[in-house]
Amino acid sequence: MQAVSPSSIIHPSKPRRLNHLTRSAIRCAYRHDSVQFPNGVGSSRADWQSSCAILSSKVFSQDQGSGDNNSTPPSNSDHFAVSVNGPKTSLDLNLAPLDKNKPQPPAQKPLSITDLSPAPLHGSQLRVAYQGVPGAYSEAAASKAFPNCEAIPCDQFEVAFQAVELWIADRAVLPVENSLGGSIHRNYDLLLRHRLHIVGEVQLPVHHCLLALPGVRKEYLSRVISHPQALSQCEHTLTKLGLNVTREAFDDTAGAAEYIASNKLRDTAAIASARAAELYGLQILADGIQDDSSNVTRFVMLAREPIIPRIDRPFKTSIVFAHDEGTSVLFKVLSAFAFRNISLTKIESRPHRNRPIRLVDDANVGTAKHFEYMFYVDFEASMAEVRAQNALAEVQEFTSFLRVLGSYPMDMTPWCPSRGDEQSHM
Ligand SMILES: O=C(O)C(=O)C[C@]1(C(=O)O)C=C[C@@H](O)C=C1
Repeated sequence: MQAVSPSSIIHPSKPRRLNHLTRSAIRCAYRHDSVQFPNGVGSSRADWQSSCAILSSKVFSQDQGSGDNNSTPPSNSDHFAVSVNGPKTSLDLNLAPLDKNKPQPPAQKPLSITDLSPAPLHGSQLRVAYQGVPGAYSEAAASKAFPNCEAIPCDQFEVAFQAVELWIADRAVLPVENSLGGSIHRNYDLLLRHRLHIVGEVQLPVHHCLLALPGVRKEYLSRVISHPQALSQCEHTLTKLGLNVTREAFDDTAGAAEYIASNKLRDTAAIASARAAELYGLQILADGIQDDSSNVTRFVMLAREPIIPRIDRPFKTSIVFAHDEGTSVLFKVLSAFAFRNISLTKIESRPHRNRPIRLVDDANVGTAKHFEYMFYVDFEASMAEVRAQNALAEVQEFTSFLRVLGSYPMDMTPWCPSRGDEQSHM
């Protein structure tokens, strides 16, 4: 049976809201028992997509909670890609091209769940969804990843995924890890729930500023608001600055700046970018307040279609896997890469969504409760390389579920720290 790319199903000319018949048809299309790479993945897009789809087959049955052939209606908790599409509303994205030199109007409202009407606006510019409002680091990452793109603000990570799935955006750029704050777990979970492909990565030096209304002094502050990642990246510096403030989480850094400006809060400062200060008319009270001057956030670029992996430049591949018998498989999986001299750049574990706990009864001593995980691994090789194909074929033997999230060029841009690589608190 010909494997079907999930993205070919979510197409503007076809109904976007999946009913359960559609879901069962997709499930049949995905039913493959094993993955083999006898002669490599192949060079055509069709070959590569087939391979991705085959590797995806097990997550599909896992998403559905069973491996049976019956079509089961989605449950309320089922976050299948397009089933959470909100009511049809008229959508006015009021989009302006991202131009770093030109201040964007602060009034640009991020997309919310209810804005996700399946009526994409089509233009020639690449539309790139990001989480946050103009001035957010994610917006800067979108423009670094896709210069001259039309950046589409979204109020949640999940909305950015859906914007791509519903053809409102062509790509999404989302943070997955920061050198100080660690992984952005929400996006790891969403990568598994949705069917987008990682087509690239971009590493953005993150240079934080403390922003307040003009005329406000540090001594007046009783509160600092920002994205939790930004708060954690500046934790020690905030303490060193001697501020007597509470710290409060906000959806995104630039949104925190906008909130202060629109509510004229004189007792509150935001941690955000210098661009956010410019956009929302705030002054910079302290500059370069991240705890480490080489603070970097890694973002992934997501698309409906995978890219064809190549070998003419450094590639990275991201996979996620699980095994029915818990962590015992981890060593075997990692050794499949080690034996082939493939370096791993990242390992992340997340709770297994369908089966977070495994009970093991021992009549003599009681019941052990083992936590179950999904493992995410990034490795430095392209899926066009035979050693990577062989490693995955071996991993497939040890795992009950394996999905390739993407094989994509590594961000090899020379280290170019943000303005204040040398810290410059005022
Ligand atoms: O709030 C923003 O400006 C974002 O783009 C989000 C985000 C994140 O999620 O980690 C991105 C980069 C920085 O690490 C801080 C926050």
